[in-house]
Amino acid sequence: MRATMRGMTNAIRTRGLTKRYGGRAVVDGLDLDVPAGVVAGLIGPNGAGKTTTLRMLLGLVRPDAGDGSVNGAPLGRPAAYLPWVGAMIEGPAFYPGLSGARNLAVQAALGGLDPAGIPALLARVGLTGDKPFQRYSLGMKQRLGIAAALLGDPALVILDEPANGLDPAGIRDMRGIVRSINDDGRTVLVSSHLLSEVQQVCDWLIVIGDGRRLFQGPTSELLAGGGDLEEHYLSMFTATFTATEGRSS
Ligand SMILES: Nc1ncnc2c1ncn2[C@@H]1O[C@H](COP(=O)(O)OP(=O)(O)OP(=O)(O)O)[C@@H](O)[C@H]1O
Repeated sequence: MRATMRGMTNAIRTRGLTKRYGGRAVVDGLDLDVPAGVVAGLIGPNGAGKTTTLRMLLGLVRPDAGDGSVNGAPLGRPAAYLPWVGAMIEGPAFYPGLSGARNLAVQAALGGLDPAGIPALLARVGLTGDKPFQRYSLGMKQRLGIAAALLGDPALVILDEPANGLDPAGIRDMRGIVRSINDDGRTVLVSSHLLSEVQQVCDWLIVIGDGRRLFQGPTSELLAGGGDLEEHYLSMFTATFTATEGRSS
């Protein structure tokens, strides 16, 4: 966690953020406050609304209600903040016949970004060689996705399940990469189902279920009474499901 967590504005703030599909609120009145400088973990069951929330923050999905800000600029004007946001969401897309370096060069050219830092970016995510993207392993694809997210030197980095499907060594490497991004002074918001990873890496937690916020705050606050994140997480959802069953019976 960076010193910027103390007394600075939020990197992300939302109030009443809502998205409905087919009349159902999949994100339902979400109030988020992610302090600048933290690694924030967004966790919740399948279908809880994590990706939809991230897509709204990135201007990819228009909220049906609510407002907020990203890096101090209004959520309703993504063009004002997206130059300072890097993201990897739902499987990065790259040209299959080009190497990682060439892919990043193309992205830099398209985005009007300086390509000078590309070799250093590839080194920091641990990508070497000039294999074409189509021959990359899943772990290599995720690494390249993160390098691409860092191309524009963003203040905020949003990663949707970056360790999904990786082997244990890949998961450990991803942990190091996320920490190093934060050590640079960047705020990171990462969604994940890997609770032990989240517990190790994230100093801020957001737990959502059915589109609603169940917890938000420092990881240390949730864990203060003892137990690990998995226990706390499962007990939140056991309580929710028991209440739901109680209502329907
Ligand atoms: N474009 C869409 N049209 C209709 N329904 C959608 C759309 N996008 C998402 N949904 C629905 O919204 C709900 C939340 O989806 P979302 O992908 O945000 O969940 P998630 O928490 O990211 O889940 P997972 O952990 O499985 O990735 C799901 O029920 C999903 O089917």
